[in-house]
Amino acid sequence: MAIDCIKAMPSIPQHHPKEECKDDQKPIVFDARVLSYQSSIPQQFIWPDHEKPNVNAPELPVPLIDMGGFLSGDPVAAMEASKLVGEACQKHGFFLVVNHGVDRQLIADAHRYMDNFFELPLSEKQRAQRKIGEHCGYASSFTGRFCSKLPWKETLSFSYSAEENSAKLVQDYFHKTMGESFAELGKVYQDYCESMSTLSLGIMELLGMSLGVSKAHFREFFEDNDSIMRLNYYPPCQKPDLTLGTGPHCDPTSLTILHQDRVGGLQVFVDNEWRSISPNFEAFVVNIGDTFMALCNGRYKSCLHRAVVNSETQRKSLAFFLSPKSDKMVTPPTELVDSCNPRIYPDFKWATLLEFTQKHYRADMKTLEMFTNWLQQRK
Ligand SMILES: C=C1C[C@]23C[C@H]1CC[C@H]2[C@]1(C)CCC[C@@](C)(C(=O)O)[C@H]1[C@@H]3C(=O)O
Ligand SMILES: O=C(O)CCC(=O)C(=O)O
Ligand SMILES: [Fe+2]
Repeated sequence: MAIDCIKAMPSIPQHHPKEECKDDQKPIVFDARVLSYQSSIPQQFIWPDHEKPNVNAPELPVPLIDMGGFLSGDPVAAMEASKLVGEACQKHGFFLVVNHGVDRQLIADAHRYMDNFFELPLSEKQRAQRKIGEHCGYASSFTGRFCSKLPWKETLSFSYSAEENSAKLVQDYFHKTMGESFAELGKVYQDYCESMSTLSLGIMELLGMSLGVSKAHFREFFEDNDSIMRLNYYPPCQKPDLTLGTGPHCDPTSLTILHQDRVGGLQVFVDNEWRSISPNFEAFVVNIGDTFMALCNGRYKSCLHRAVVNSETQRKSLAFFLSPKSDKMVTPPTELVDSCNPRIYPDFKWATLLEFTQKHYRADMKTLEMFTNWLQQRK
């Protein structure tokens, strides 16, 4: 059984405020061009022994769920797909989807434009620099946010809104921050996010069916989602056994649709050991996050995962983090609460959990528990 994010916790102290960096740990700027070739790894990027990776973790066989029949409206195929989704979510919260309806050329363009962006000189990328406390923008190495256990990655995150009358938020973001020459890149990611939102709503139907809730319940909850798109770029690292591309965590969001390139590096903690999820360019990796765990009253668990790096080549992943409209109350449907299944988490708004991860707490394997403590302390 996967180590789910709640049971995995040691006895939890009250939530710790964000770690403050000591004066002598002045933030360094993470320039991939430079650090990738250095064999001496700055101390801030070296993880403690108990968290150092096994870069050759055994592969986890994950079900490949064919969505073709479901997407073409076949009710029998829909039932079969929702059964497979439910089984995977009972086991470890991860599954792969194929015949997902996302245009192959769009995926290829999204990867190609990632190369274009991350290969820019650092000064160019810093035109989209993420601001403290905000989740959008370019971040290299997170030196401004954390002072130890820094992830070996650069990221570019931006918001997507599925709301009917919302403008082309993604396209406008790139035009505003990077200028006219990024119009085509902005269009590709606008189209990519729209296809991710459509795929997410289909998966929400399957999740609703697998939980014995109406097909429409979760779909309607996320119809006007306010989601986060994140591009992860992991430069090569000369000591991949000392560092982590992304540290162990459960996604605080609702559903993650991840596209890995062909390099591989995603690992999931299942049955008390780290297992790798092999890359499959035809598939998306899907996992539920903390907010969906609260929405389904803990029936399915948000699962612990991380990303390792390698010394040979860079690795890229595109993660679409489905999230509800910020002011919507996250509360489970009545069908999932009864005397045998009492409420596990308090009602909350996604905006509050997002603020907690951006300003007060580094998302890890116990975010939801620490968030619950923090909410109660605020009362
Ligand atoms: C709401 C979010 C916070 C993070 C990006 C999205 C969903 C995943 C979160 C994250 C990746 C979990 C691991 C730690 C983190 C700091 C990171 O490595 O990037 C998290 C993201 C974040 O806070 O920026
Ligand atoms: O890059 C990966 O494979 C995983 C990234 C991840 O878990 C995240 O960004 O939340
Ligand atoms: Fe994640």
